[in-house]
Amino acid sequence: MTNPAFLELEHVSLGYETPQGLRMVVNDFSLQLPQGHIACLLGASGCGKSTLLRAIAGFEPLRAGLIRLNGQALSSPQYSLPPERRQVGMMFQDYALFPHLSVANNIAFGLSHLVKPARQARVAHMLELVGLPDSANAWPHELSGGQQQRVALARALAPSPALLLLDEPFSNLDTDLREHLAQEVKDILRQAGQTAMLVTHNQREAHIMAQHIGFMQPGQATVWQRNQPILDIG
Ligand SMILES: Nc1ncnc2c1ncn2[C@@H]1O[C@H](COP(=O)(O)OP(=O)(O)OP(=O)(O)O)[C@@H](O)[C@H]1O
Repeated sequence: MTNPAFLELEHVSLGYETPQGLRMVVNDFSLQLPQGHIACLLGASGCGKSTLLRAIAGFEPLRAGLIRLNGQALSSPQYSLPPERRQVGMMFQDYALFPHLSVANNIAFGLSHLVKPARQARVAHMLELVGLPDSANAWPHELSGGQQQRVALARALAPSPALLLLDEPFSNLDTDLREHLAQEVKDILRQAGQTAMLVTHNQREAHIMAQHIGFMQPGQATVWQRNQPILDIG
């Protein structure tokens, strides 16, 4: 049965130390995301979307609140599970492919725990999933921007993360391609039953991809639409 609270953020507050003291960026943010669902956060530049994703991935300390994934505590002000133990995958706009590695080796990067035949099989499966079955030996610079993003998606999904975070994954692409790719990526994520959280400025992209859409505003409660509410607003 689908877990209705697979990803849980309870009253999360985040801030940065500055020379003037602690500057709060996210205040009292809560959310419950069911397993296999895709949520999207929209919001003006600087309202804290990326900071929130980084906190879920384990790269920002919590000032208040709790983050849980599949019942396991990931972060609280007193505790932080190391990023590599969270089973959280990331696909970020500036999270480029390794230029000196083939497509197959890029995808295999997070699979060193597997023996070679299992690793190769997983890479082949991922290439099929993202529609690039013949590109294993290509170099990243030989691929188009859209193909490179698909390889980045394959790399992020290869270790079977419990949760995938996507931060402006298509922002380097032109409008037609980004909408096309957003649809494709959604289909791939749904097919894989992947729970995911996306951050974007682009409303169309949000509507294409997500079952749950939240509008984040600086210093104000986040308003959610579609399948609402998935979260308790602070
Ligand atoms: N390392 C940092 N130190 C201090 N302040 C930071 C740091 N990183 C981000 N900020 C500030 O925190 C606020 C939120 O930044 P964040 O990148 O989370 O916003 P965002 O909503 O993702 O913006 P964008 O859509 O432009 O990427 C901004 O005012 C930013 O300047």
